[in-house]
Amino acid sequence: MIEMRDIWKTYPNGVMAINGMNLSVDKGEFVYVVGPSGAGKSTFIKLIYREEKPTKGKVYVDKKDLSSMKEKHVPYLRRSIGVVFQDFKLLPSLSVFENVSFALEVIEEDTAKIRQRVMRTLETVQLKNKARFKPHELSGGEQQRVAIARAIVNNPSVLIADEPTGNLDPETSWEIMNILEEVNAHGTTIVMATHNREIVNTMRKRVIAIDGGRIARDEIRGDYGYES
Ligand SMILES: Nc1ncnc2c1ncn2[C@@H]1O[C@H](COP(=O)(O)OP(=O)(O)OP(=O)(O)O)[C@@H](O)[C@H]1O
Repeated sequence: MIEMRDIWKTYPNGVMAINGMNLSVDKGEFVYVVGPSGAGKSTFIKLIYREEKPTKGKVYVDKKDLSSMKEKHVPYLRRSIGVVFQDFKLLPSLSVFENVSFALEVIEEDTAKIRQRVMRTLETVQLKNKARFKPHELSGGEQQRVAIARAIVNNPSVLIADEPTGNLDPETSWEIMNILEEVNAHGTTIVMATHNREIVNTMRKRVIAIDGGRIARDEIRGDYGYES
């Protein structure tokens, strides 16, 4: 599903963020990416959804070669990879419904079908009753649930999350994790960068620890590990 072959990433300012990484993630896996601040976690995540390109090496997602993908094909890729961020990144002037439908890939679907699909997705994140609300009328946890709905509305094969619980209290963080577990149970591969020790140590999924731009540890039922 996701494959990295001898990946190196040096930013234009000379910072070497990823230093020779090899990795393979299978369909349906749930992977936590942990590591100290500045270790390269966000860079790693950005390479998977082609926000950044590697300086050297190959990244494949769903057998597509991201390293040589033309810029004009990137929007299509983004429909098969859902992305969730720490700061939600919702469009403030649009309603919950519009934030989700805006992301929907529309191919000859009528309005009723679009509505049905968006509402079904909002049901998954338990926000059907707030479809008309604007983001500023929602709690942080609700906003993140809208962001998840937006990320999954196209049925992506991969969901990438960069610190999705970073702005949320512990209880709300667990609500988000339950939703991500459900999305994963329906077959979506999930890669999630996090600093949340409690979540990683409770869920016991695959853990990839990054340090100094390299994979320091890759365990099937791993824990958070290092002190931070
Ligand atoms: N756009 C950029 N230009 C130049 N250097 C960058 C850029 N983005 C990140 N870096 C540098 O690359 C290194 C890795 O950063 P990255 O954001 O991937 O780490 P991280 O593990 O996600 O950190 P954190 O946990 O603090 O978010 C750092 O030294 C950072 O300063």
